[in-house]
Amino acid sequence: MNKVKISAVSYTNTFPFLYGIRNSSIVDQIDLSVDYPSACAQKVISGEVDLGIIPVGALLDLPAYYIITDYCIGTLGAVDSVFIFSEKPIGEIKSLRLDHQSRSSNALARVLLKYHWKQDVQIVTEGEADAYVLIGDRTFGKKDTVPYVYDLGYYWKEFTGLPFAFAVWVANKPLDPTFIADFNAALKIGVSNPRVVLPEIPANPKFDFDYYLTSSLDYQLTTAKRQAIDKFLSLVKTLD
Ligand SMILES: C=C(O[C@@H]1C=C(C(=O)O)C=C[C@H]1O)C(=O)O
Repeated sequence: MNKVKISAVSYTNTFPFLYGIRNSSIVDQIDLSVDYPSACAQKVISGEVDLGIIPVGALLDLPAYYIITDYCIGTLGAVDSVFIFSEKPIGEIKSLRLDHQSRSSNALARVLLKYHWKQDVQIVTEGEADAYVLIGDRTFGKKDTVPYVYDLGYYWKEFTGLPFAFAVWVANKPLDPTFIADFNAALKIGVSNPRVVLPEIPANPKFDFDYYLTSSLDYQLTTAKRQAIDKFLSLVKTLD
């Protein structure tokens, strides 16, 4: 049987999924690569892989997509690894630099600026700006070092009352239902007890990985998170 080609996010938030995959027999049926989120999305969009955990902000670039598991990289509020960092209060920023590793948080920042903070801001992808989006492991320990810090999970909740799903497991083609069931079961092993990955994470005195994996992140792709994805994508479509 051909192996299913998979791209997974390389950040700590995905370690519980990888633990589940590596500790179940599904590992023999797949070719796994790890990439930053925008690269995961690109691999699924181009067809280089069959399946990936990809930013919801990239779903609109897929002609057809299949969200195949009960899990996501999500949050019920503050996520503690997706921020706008700024030298000024949000009401004073005139420009925002995006994070090239992100698709969801870049779009989420733009949605919140337009509809929640009602700010007209120049968006740049490189160079100087008043504020910038940063996601993933590069944010760990950084929030006490920057004057103004906006956790985008927290502000999405404030804006909509909803949780958020930053990334979901998406196939670009129909996959075998038995494989899907086995893959889902493998993921469940890790997310049922995310603390199992703590020993493989280098200590950082400025960041509580236990709290991050068990409380800031929420891996269940619930109905409310699916509503959040729908609402988010309808807002993203209105951005120019
Ligand atoms: C919580 C996070 O969620 C993520 C943010 C993503 C994005 O902005 O495109 C995509 C995947 C996730 O890694 C994070 O990276 O810190």
